[in-house]
Amino acid sequence: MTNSTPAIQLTGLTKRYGSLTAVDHLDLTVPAGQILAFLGPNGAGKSTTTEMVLGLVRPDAGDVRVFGQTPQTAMRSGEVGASLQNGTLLWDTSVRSLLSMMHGLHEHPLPLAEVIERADLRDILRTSTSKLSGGQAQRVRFALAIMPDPRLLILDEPTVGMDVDTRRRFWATMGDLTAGGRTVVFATHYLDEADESADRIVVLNHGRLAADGTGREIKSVVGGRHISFTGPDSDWTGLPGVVTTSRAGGRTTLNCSDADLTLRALMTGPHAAAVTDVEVSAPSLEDAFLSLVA
Ligand SMILES: Nc1ncnc2c1ncn2[C@@H]1O[C@H](COP(=O)(O)OP(=O)(O)OP(=O)(O)O)[C@@H](O)[C@H]1O
Repeated sequence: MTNSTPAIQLTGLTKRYGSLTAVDHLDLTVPAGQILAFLGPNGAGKSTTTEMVLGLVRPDAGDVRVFGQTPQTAMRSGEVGASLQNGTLLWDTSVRSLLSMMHGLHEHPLPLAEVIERADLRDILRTSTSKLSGGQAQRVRFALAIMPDPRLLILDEPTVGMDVDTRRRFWATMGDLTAGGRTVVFATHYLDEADESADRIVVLNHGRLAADGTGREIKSVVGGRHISFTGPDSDWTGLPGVVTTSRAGGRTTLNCSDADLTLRALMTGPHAAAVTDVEVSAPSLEDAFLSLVA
């Protein structure tokens, strides 16, 4: 294995459940050190893909390499840590006992105190695993994922159930953890956290790649910016750079291919004096996501 060996390489990866193709000839290379977010609507194939990367689900066709090895070999060597959606925690034991027990199973684990600190577990060490809230259980799963000191972290919807403050602290911790060059792949439905925390966003739809790029690149698929303003109900389609127009509550919104050109024409045109409260906005990742998976 060399430094340029990808953390994950998927080639023609396919998984079928009966007549349903959950993952459909997926090709994807994740370089070491990258933070990648998987987005996609319910049933897009995100969990199935991560389960195949972890060697938990056998592909029907195609290949998975993790640091150039089979998923099973990579898992055994402690190079991969995972936190799965609804992953079962050993029932009815204290969080501290669970952590201690699991800590003993790894070859080169992070110090237990560091795991507790990073996963923010100090206040719930005595709590029974059967009494954890959804967000607390997610923090324990995260602790178990980072415990082996893995080079690759796979997190399936890691912040589900966390309150806003806990989510913020979680991503701050992830920033520290990845500063050392770890690779992180996480699936999420929170578009804002994908946009803020990932170097790269991969959108899956029907098991296929619908988009792959930075948040900025993905937003560009929905085209240019919007200009909205209060003004007369005229026909604005003749302005240069306008693609579509809409009007609601006395405000007009122009969807533009070249907002600079449109804005200049708007502010120098015959209605300029009647146009007020002008706003220019970029499309959000949510706009892009909705147009990609429509
Ligand atoms: N064990 C299984 N048996 C049959 N169908 C399955 C199984 N696991 C997943 N599927 C189906 O495969 C498709 C992909 O599911 P998957 O869980 O990978 O999607 P997802 O993108 O993770 O969705 P979500 O956002 O809801 O978690 C879905 O249609 C799902 O019903």
